[in-house]
Amino acid sequence: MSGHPFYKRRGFINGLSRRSFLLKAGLVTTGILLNSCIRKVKPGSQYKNIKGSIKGPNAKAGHILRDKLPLPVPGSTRRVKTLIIGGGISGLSAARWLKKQGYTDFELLELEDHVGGNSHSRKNDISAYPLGAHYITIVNNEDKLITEFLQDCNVITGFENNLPVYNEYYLCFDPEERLLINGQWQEGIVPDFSLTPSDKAEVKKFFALIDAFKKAKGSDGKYGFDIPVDNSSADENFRVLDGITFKEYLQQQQFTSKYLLWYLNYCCKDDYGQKIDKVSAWAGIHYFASRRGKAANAESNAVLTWPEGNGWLTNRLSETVAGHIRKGSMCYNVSYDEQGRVVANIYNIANNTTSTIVADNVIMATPQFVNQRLFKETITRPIDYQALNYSSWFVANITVKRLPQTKGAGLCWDNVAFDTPSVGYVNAGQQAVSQSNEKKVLTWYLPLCDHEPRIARLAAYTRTYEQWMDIMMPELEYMHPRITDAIENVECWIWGHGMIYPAVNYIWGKNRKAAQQPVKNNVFFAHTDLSGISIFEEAFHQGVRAASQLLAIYDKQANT
Ligand SMILES: Cc1cc2nc3c(=O)[nH]c(=O)nc-3n(C[C@H](O)[C@H](O)[C@H](O)COP(=O)(O)OP(=O)(O)OC[C@H]3O[C@@H](n4cnc5c(N)ncnc54)[C@H](O)[C@@H]3O)c2cc1C
Repeated sequence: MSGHPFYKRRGFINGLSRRSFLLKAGLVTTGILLNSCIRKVKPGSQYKNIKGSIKGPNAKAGHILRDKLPLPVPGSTRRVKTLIIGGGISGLSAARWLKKQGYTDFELLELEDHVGGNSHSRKNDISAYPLGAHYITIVNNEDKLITEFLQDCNVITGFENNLPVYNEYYLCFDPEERLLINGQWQEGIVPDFSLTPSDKAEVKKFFALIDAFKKAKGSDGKYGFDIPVDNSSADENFRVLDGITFKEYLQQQQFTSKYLLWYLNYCCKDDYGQKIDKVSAWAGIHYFASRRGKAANAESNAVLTWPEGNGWLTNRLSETVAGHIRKGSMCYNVSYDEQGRVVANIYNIANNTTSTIVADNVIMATPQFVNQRLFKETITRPIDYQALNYSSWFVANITVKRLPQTKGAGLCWDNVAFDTPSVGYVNAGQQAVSQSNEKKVLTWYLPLCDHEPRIARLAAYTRTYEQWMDIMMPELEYMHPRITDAIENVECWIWGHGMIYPAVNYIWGKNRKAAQQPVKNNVFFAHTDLSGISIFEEAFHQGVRAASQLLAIYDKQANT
């Protein structure tokens, strides 16, 4: 192995000065968003027999919001008691919570023709597959709200000795994960094969440290690291870790093993889309120390997954509020009228028409960078929007006729190669009960973290299909020599603002707390960027928190 990440060898930015790149990107953002929805390959390309396209969240909508394109004048106005804007996990969770509390006078607007946001999925003839979020772990036993939801959708089927029994169909089937390292696939992702005793000792020391953090509680009696993050101890002994990067912390602890550091970079990329030098030490430790779930029939940290990834959870949540959802409805402006009611302007994407909704109150389940554009100067909040940082992701769903076999452990659900830019691929069909079909869909994840987020995002929007293949295929060929000939189709998906990442001082800083506060007691906020950690559990709790804030202010009896 060269030791150099593969895609540093090629790529769009190489050969372009930073200035000319930004100029080019500037031109592109006023023209198109993704380079896009079409498959561009040169006539003699080695990928010419591979079908596929580049897609992502609705490009037209992003274009309208960012570039302030002119829209038709609103043709109608209607009244709604409560409006939820955004149908990702947080918006759906807010809607479910309102309904569960007997509050039914609400409507949820989603700009896409599907709900789920980053937890959306698709399917082809071979399998369903995720486009973003693909798993959760068994939940912390104190987390009654998610436990109850998982019971409602039969993920938890009962209790034995006070421990939840998880549905065997949804616990990740064996074998779960493998790592290609020093020429061989080993079982598990923590590097082990051919490590020196001193590397192994460092790995052991790190996990001993994490065990201590898992048990540690602050002077307020709370765990130092918990899910949701807002349940974590505010003890300064833990909080201080938010003020330095994870990399600085690891240096202070004198961790130097390249294998351990690779693993920790991999974990941060996997959960935050960034490496150890970009996320806070508090967040880096939280990844490992916050999960303490115990089950009657599974190990701690066991994975729950579905062929469609968290798209399965999206479907269960949306079923609970089905009659309240309006898709293809993009909010493009939110302001107050003279009576202090909330006025939302809505663009119907399919009909190219606009309308106005006047609501008593609104839950914004949209990311803050979107809210900033929707509020313009009419709704002000004491937060610094620029201090919120989002990671971009490239996800490819690869349909293969067969998977060339290699030395060591066989195909697992999660398959990762040491010292490569991606975080590997998951086998979407792992949970299929019958494994008779040789054809598979592999979901390959690449966090775009080698450049500052804005540059990475603009580069992502301008790459062609062939350029993405040039980035991905060397790594896949390294994992599975001759795989190119076995590939039928590659569906590329770009998440420009895929997820918030917990930069230094974000989780415990003033900004995040301020962003959770309602405006004038009738505009509420729910999105994972208010947690700083983008996982299903946080989105779920952000939804419940915002809905509870609303219910605490408004008499829920008034509209039932
Ligand atoms: C590549 C990737 C992989 C991930 N993997 C995992 C994983 O394995 N497990 C996990 O737990 N989490 C994962 N996540 C994190 C995931 O983001 C969260 O779990 C969760 O789905 C976030 O939900 P949300 O509601 O906060 O945000 P979003 O998913 O961002 O939802 C916001 C919604 O608002 C809509 N919207 C935006 N603007 C408007 C507007 N103007 N009008 C109307 N609607 C609008 C959007 O279309 C979207 O549906 C992953 C994320 C990414 C990007």
